[in-house]
Amino acid sequence: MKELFYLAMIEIKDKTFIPFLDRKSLDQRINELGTQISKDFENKNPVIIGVLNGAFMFLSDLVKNIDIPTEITFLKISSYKGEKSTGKINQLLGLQTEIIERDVIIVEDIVDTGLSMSYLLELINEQNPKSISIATLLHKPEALTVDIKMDYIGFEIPNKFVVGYGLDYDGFGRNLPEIYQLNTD
Ligand SMILES: O=P(O)(O)OC[C@H]1O[C@H](OP(=O)(O)OP(=O)(O)O)[C@H](O)[C@@H]1O
Ligand SMILES: Nc1nc2[nH]cnc2c(=O)[nH]1
Repeated sequence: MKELFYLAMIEIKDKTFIPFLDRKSLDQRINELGTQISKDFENKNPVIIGVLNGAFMFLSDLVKNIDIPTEITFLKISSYKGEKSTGKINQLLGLQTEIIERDVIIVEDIVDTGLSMSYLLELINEQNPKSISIATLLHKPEALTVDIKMDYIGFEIPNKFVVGYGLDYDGFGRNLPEIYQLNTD
């Protein structure tokens, strides 16, 4: 007999969240993205830059689906307080890998207003890489305030705050294996 599991609404601090993207959808899409990246970067040995904190889970699953030689490194920025962007990006950990003349893939959990990605592009571009590509698990087209071309997008989602699978609300919820959306009802 086939067993069915239903995800329930959850509470984090003062807010409730409803199930939004389940494991099966995440695994399937991340597998597709990894396969595509492996094809596009064959013989290129790209440097993958994971953006902490939020991207740690996506990056970890994505690279397991990439079957070409890659280097993996991280940097850390932050701009959100609760569920709102402060608009001010802080760099908390710099890049430790040489990327001059290298093909770089930035891996993010989400591109929302685009302010963080725009900051990252400037920062990385200063180090003269050969190319920069962007892979983001989530993107909110309605929230984007700057012109950014994304190469690999997992899911385009509505303009509602989400948590889980690396994404936090006030520091909590990152460990949830699936993604939940703020309940606004
Ligand atoms: O497109 P934007 O509106 O700039 O939002 C996207 C950024 O917000 C989140 O980071 P956050 O600042 O919350 O830090 P975190 O990754 O440590 O959670 C996320 O990881 C992106 O970096
Ligand atoms: N947790 C979380 N962080 C974000 N950073 C930008 N948008 C979001 C979002 O919807 N959820």
